[in-house]
Amino acid sequence: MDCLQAIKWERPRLAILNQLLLPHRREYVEITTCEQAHHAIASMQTRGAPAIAIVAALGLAAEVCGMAFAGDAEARAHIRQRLAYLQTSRPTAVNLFEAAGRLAAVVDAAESDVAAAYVAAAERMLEADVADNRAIGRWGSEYLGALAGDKVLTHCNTGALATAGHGTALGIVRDMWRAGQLARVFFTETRPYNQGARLTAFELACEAIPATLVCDSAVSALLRADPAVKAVVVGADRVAANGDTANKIGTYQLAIAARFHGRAFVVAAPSTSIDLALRDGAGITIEQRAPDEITAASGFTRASVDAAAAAGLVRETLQIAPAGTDAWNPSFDVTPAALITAIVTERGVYVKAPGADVFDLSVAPKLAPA
Ligand SMILES: CSC[C@H]1O[C@H](OP(=O)(O)O)[C@H](O)[C@@H]1O
Repeated sequence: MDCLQAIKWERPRLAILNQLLLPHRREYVEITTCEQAHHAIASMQTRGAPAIAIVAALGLAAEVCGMAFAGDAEARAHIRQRLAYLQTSRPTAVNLFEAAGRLAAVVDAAESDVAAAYVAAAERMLEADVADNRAIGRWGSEYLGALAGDKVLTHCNTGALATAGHGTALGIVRDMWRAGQLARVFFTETRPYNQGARLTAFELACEAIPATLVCDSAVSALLRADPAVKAVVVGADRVAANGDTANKIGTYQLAIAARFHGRAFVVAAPSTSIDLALRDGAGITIEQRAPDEITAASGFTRASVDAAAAAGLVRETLQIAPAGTDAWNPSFDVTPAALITAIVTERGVYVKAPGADVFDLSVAPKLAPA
């Protein structure tokens, strides 16, 4: 669906949907340089672990398409230097770092026309991500369907706006809905950036999937009130080798709530989100973002803005907490593997050995294609 295409690539042109303006306005931003790609990622015009990697890779491809190199050595040096620069945009999602390593290996291995080899490899990331997400959707809907899950809850935005298309956790929701398995999906607002209230609401409305928005603070009450919410399904930014998972802030407490209420807690992520170099989640860098993302309103209602405008108080309405209020704003948290029921990847579904508190993601998933 075009309304959900976060990334548009027609060599050599890259355009991204500016997600800071959603759902109020759909506007594409053209990216022609690595500086523009870096800004788009760091400012969260584009966001989502797979999308960050793809926009970085294609931003460099757009830049390279506009350059004339003296030779392959110059092209190789430029590409490696720019990949290093792009990796400074956001620290937590591993996909960007994994992609940069793979793309650097491509240019190192290219014996001629290094720039063209890089562009082709960056382009392949688009199709590969959609294929991964469709496989995750199939595996996840099959796994969650077995739980007789007629309602699920999801957090943040893990759909077409966070990837090259279809999505990870929200891709599972899409497939469950299309298979007739799902009566309703609950989704959290996901303060402070409001990925849920702004982006997931936009995606689910676009496909007319029955959905209900809840405050982040209402999830425990919802799970107690509605036993039909059989599972919580979320995305991931970085999964350590033992299954500890970094994801949007608030995920950890959803896992605690799911465990307390005896519901499945399922992580959905492509293999490119798994960091086997990390033994556990203790080593995951958690991005700290600006306090004013919390102290100011990022999503406001027309009624509140109209009332504020009439009273000449727009700034005050948009400024929730008093100016200068200190705020702690980690953008992610780490959910221990012990609280995770299953990890759904494009290769299949990982579950823990009986009695184990951790996964072994270094091997093929237990529930994998025959
Ligand atoms: C499909 S990965 C989506 C993942 O990324 C989000 O973080 P952000 O919006 O800050 O990039 C969130 O952690 C999602 O689970």
